[in-house]
Amino acid sequence: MIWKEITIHTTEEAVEMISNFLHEAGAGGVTIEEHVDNDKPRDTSLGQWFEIPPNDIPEGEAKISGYFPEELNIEAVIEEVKGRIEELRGYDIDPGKAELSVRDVSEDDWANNWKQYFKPLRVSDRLTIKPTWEEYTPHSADEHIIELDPGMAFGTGTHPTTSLCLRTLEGVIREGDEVIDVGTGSGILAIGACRLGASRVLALDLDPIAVTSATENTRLNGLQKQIQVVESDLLSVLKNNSGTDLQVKLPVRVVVANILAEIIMLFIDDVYQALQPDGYYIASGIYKNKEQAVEEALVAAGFEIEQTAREEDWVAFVARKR
Ligand SMILES: C[S@@+](CC[C@H](N)C(=O)[O-])C[C@H]1O[C@@H](n2cnc3c(N)ncnc32)[C@H](O)[C@@H]1O
Repeated sequence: MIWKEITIHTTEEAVEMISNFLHEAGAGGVTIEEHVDNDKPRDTSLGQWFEIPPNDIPEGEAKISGYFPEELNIEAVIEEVKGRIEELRGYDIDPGKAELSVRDVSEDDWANNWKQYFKPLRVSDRLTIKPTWEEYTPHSADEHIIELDPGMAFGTGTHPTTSLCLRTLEGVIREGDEVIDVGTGSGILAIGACRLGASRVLALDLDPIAVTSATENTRLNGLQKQIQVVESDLLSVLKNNSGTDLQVKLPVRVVVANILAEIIMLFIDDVYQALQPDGYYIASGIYKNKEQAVEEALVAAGFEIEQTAREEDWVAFVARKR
């Protein structure tokens, strides 16, 4: 099958917004390439980093490609995406030159090529992400495995926003906790929470591709009884609009959300309502220039910041409901 590939050269800061725009415009998949620096000092205490083939993308910049079925009106998609990128400037997000190009590609060129770079990754003492097609033997009985085939959904664990969540979850989750994962993507955080002791997780996503991927990964990990995947946002669940019988009992002790700062700020009050007193909110997906705004919004909503975790240019908060 032939797909139309739309590629945009932009900044790291704008990557997640633009990949959302491509998904919403009907992309069957989105790939992101960022600047590669294999010489950068890395924390290797938990194992080797895998070298990523170098590219010509300057530091701070990124290349995003969205893949669209041939029969879609590609001119209309380009106009829509261009318009939404321009709107970013009004939100203080710099998309750079945002040059856009289009070409025809075959499915094999994009759907499977990335798999060769996705290797087992030890994200913390107790959690290792293992692509389903790779062999891996845990080093000890305490090392828990997240089996994953993310397909076209976000969440391989290699992005700092995801690994920040997994590491902070490790310090927060207690045996038997009930958890809500808002924006579950591949289901990686929901599976990680179960591996750390959560008894039940409600995994929410608005994107049907993510819902399919999270459901499949839940099955691959044998966690169908513990993880309930629902196509919804948090507010609809709280208002009981989703028409689904929830398997977690509200309010829960932990909510985790790895979404963009702009979206995180929209549903802070919903998270507050979904949490027990003293419950924890792990909020990730925050680019460094939005750190202060999100912190202020969390405090204003009644949270106390217990931990601010950073990786590369990204920030995650562990906030406690007062
Ligand atoms: C950055 S990905 C995170 C995926 C995964 N949880 C991880 O940590 O790697 C964000 C996900 O949130 C979903 N999303 C965006 N806005 C949402 C909302 N308001 N409610 C639920 N999901 C949302 C997107 O479809 C996407 O799958």
